[in-house]
Amino acid sequence: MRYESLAIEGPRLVFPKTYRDHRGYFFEAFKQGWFRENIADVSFVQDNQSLSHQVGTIRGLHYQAPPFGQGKLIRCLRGSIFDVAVDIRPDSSTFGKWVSANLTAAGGEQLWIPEGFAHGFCTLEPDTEVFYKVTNVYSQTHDKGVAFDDPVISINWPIPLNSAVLSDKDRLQPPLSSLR
Ligand SMILES: Cc1cn([C@H]2C[C@H](O)[C@@H](COP(=O)(O)OP(=O)(O)O[C@H]3O[C@H](C)C(=O)[C@H](O)[C@H]3O)O2)c(=O)[nH]c1=O
Repeated sequence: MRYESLAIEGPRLVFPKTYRDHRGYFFEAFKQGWFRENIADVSFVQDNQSLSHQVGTIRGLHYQAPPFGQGKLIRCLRGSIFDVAVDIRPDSSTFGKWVSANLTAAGGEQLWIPEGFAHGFCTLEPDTEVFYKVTNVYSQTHDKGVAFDDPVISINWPIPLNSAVLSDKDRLQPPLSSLR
């Protein structure tokens, strides 16, 4: 297993060591000791999974407010996504800046997003399934969001914004400016 840093301090792209043979493949998807030593000294308390039927489904940008902030370790079980993390730490020199990575079931790539970032993704294939570990439990009252199409953030989503498949909630998320 290895990792790469991204343009913003914090998020990391993790690559499993994949063993392939005539039957298929095997890889260790997560190892607590390696993760603590190389990525972040955190514990995961909840696993989430979602299925999105249509290409161009955008979920996000979401985060949980303190004290229910969540770190997230995201990967694709089926299909692929354009995954995005937006720095929303009020005192950060990269506030409002974003990083992205394409996560694919075929490649097994994982994106680590620490607390202090909003997370969102756009599906790139039909029936894409996303699995992610989180470092805090769900709290509906602390579940917050930022507009995926905020021009101040200006994410280069891989689809025309007016074609995005969205939840009613994500059509109405507030702008980044509401966080300051
Ligand atoms: C996140 C979550 C949701 N729910 C319930 C609440 C709703 O009744 C239902 C669907 O939730 P939502 O529409 O917020 O699901 P997504 O749009 O996939 O949101 C997620 O997608 C983005 C990309 C994220 O990073 C967040 O983890 C999460 O917000 O599941 C739960 O019961 N537990 C949970 O941990």
